[in-house]
Amino acid sequence: MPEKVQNKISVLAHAELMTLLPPREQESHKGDFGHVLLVGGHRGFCGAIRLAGEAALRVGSGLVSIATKKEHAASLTLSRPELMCHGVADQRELKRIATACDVIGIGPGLGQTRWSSSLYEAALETGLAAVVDADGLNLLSRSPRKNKNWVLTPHVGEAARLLRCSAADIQLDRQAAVKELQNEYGGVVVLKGSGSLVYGGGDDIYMCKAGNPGMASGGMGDVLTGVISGLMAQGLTILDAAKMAVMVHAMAADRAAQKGQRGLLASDLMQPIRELVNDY
Ligand SMILES: NC(=O)C1=CN([C@@H]2O[C@H](COP(=O)(O)OP(=O)(O)OC[C@H]3O[C@@H](n4cnc5c(N)ncnc54)[C@H](O)[C@@H]3O)[C@@H](O)[C@H]2O)[C@@H](O)CC1
Ligand SMILES: Nc1ncnc2c1ncn2[C@@H]1O[C@H](COP(=O)(O)OP(=O)(O)O)[C@@H](O)[C@H]1O
Repeated sequence: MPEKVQNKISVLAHAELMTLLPPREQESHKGDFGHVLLVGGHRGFCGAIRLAGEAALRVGSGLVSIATKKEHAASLTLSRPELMCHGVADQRELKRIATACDVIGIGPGLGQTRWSSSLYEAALETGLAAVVDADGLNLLSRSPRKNKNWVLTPHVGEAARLLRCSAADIQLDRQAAVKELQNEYGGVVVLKGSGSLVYGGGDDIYMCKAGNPGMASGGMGDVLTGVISGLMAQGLTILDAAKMAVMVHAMAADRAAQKGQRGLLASDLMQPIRELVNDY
């Protein structure tokens, strides 16, 4: 039986990561802080893309656009007017919006229909630095490919689909799983769950010791996608953005859970996320 390889585990620390976000210059304008485009929100799932969008704004992205189903654009705009929401029917419409953007996040509530896969393909064809989550990962598992300029954020179920094994197999050796995912798909991989792991190749696997089981509720992962995208838009490398996002997201959940883990909502993380990226 092969010997289990010992990896170097670095525990993520908020204070250290905050050096990546220097104070804003007095003369700054929104164009200095990047433009995120988030793609998703199929019927029944438009909350997912709404959560990702607000999270990208709350970490300080200058502009955030949403590409979603036509019937969702107006209600999303009403619920968060700072988001620029576009009803998008096809690849041409998506690519036109993407020309103004710096980073693309694909997957929250995207679904797995023909509409979903066509927008997923178009999003990757833009060549923008990307975050791929949720149904984006399910589409990736159907047609595996490698890219050095993306962050993949699987939960254990998605990781199992990507590696063609069971969720139990992933949990048996999470460090081996995150390395295998990165090796097969490239870029940076965040293996979510208690003790989330971040790996971008090389010797170090980063571990997040913050977070709590209150986070086991729908929409939490969608918020993480927005946080990573928003930090990438502000110029962080994909590895730094993933490390910082995982830490801020989990610490925000710990702050929000001070009144109890049960009943914690993904939306409850927005204000603590804002505090943490401002070092409060
Ligand atoms: N408000 C909304 O609109 C929401 C939309 N969502 C969207 O719903 C779609 C489906 O996503 P789901 O993640 O629910 O569906 P999946 O089928 O990908 O994942 C759910 C299953 O994954 C497995 N799993 C997940 N974490 C695990 C763990 N830590 N250990 C073991 N097994 C684990 C479990 O079997 C679980 O039932 C996505 O597009 C997603 O973005 C969800 O994010 C929930 C909220
Ligand atoms: N028990 C836990 N301890 C720490 N973090 C957790 C726990 N359960 C869930 N999380 C975190 O919450 C998020 C859940 O993401 P995900 O499963 O994709 O949710 P959704 O698809 O509903 O948005 C991940 O960031 C994960 O690390």
